[in-house]
Amino acid sequence: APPAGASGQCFAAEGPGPDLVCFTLSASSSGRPEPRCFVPAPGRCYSLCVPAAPSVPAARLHRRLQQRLRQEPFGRCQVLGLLCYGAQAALEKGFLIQDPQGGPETERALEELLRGLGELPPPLGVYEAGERGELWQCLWALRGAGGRELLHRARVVAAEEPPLHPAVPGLRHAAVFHSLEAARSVVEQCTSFIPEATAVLDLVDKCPKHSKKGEFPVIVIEGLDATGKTTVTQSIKNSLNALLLRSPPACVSQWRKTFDVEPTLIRRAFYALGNYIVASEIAKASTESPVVVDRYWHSTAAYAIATEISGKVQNLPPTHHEVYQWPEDLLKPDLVLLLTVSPEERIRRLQGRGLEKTEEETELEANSLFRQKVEESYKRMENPGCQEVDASPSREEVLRTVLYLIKKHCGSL
Ligand SMILES: Nc1ncnc2c1ncn2[C@@H]1O[C@H](COP(=O)(O)OP(=O)(O)O)[C@@H](O)[C@H]1O
Ligand SMILES: Nc1ccn([C@H]2C[C@H](O)[C@@H](COP(=O)(O)OP(=O)(O)O)O2)c(=O)n1
Repeated sequence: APPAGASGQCFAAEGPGPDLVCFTLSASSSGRPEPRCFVPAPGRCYSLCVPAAPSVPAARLHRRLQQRLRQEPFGRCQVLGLLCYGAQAALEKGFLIQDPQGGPETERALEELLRGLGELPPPLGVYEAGERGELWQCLWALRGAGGRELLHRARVVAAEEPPLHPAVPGLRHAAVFHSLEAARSVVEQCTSFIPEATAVLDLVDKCPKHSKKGEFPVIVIEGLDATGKTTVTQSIKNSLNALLLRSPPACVSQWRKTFDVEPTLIRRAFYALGNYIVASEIAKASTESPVVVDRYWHSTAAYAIATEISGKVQNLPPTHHEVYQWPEDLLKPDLVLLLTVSPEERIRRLQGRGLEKTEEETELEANSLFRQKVEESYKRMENPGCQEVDASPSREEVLRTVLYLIKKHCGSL
């Protein structure tokens, strides 16, 4: 069955055999606006897809294809993200490649790319015009000695814009982990090619399972970069004699660079495990003093959702969706405050600080849509939800507000 699907453009292919439904997703990273309607042009349009079901090999293959498609000779092509239901009715994820000039070079280069991948390359989708001007998608399996075999031919027809973004149903398995075990098993599959994965797992396994909070309050400060989390958490620490922790914790932060370049599945599993390690630190510390935490699970979930859901804010999973629920096996804080500032003030603060920006932060600036999606996801979090604090006033005033909210919520300290 076709998924509850995408906004932006989508098209469906019908043919002998099961229907094929494809959704092209906007190229959010380039900041280009979402095209409203897209029909693959015959003779100039191709697709490459891997299974969308979360698996470490498929995620890595997807990443490899993405990297190769950014290189020459594909510079002249428009490359869009693609989610589609393939011949076996299994959801697939990949790319739609449109060559504005046409000609055989792009198809040849794609074949070469696939042959260079080694065993079992994904099939090459080629769009062709039929006799009456209709559009077909042909899936070709590449064979030895330059040969290829037609696997499937399906007719492409326009489809209604579906009510839900097609990446929504898979979010809980591909990007937002709701249990230690789910995140752990992904990182475990990486030990053969990421040596640091073993070290992360060792740390996780040393932590007591199902850590319980002590009697002192635990306050989490969330927000986009440069909203003042470091400033506020430091001040809370001084004002309340609290212990300051952050997620990911210091013991794994040296491996962030390694995991940040891995596909979403692996990267988000790493951050998820970081939260479980911090949970055991919180459990211990909160028996002795108040604890303030700079970023925690809400950051992990909000950034993951905003990266996976392309296009506009309306594409986010609806409020009360399961992705916004706190994982049952993760220690819950008493209070979560979400710092928000206007986009202009945030950019002033980022520039004032002058630190090196992460790739994601550069994207944040280039793409205010992404920033809006992170913030909106934060606001939809539940159980515990995030209480919003306007962090635009002076440092002193923001601290006063924050201390007032802590006192109101957590009683005398
Ligand atoms: N209330 C405030 N008013 C003005 N500037 C602030 C305020 N809070 C923080 N800053 C400045 O903004 C920059 C980003 O703050 P920081 O605490 O590092 O944010 P984050 O930890 O959320 O990235 C820093 O240069 C900081 O000194
Ligand atoms: N608990 C956490 C903390 C950060 N992350 C991810 C989310 C974003 O991709 C980055 C943001 O972290 P970054 O270090 O840039 O943020 P700050 O500088 O602390 O504001 O890390 C996470 O997934 N889970």
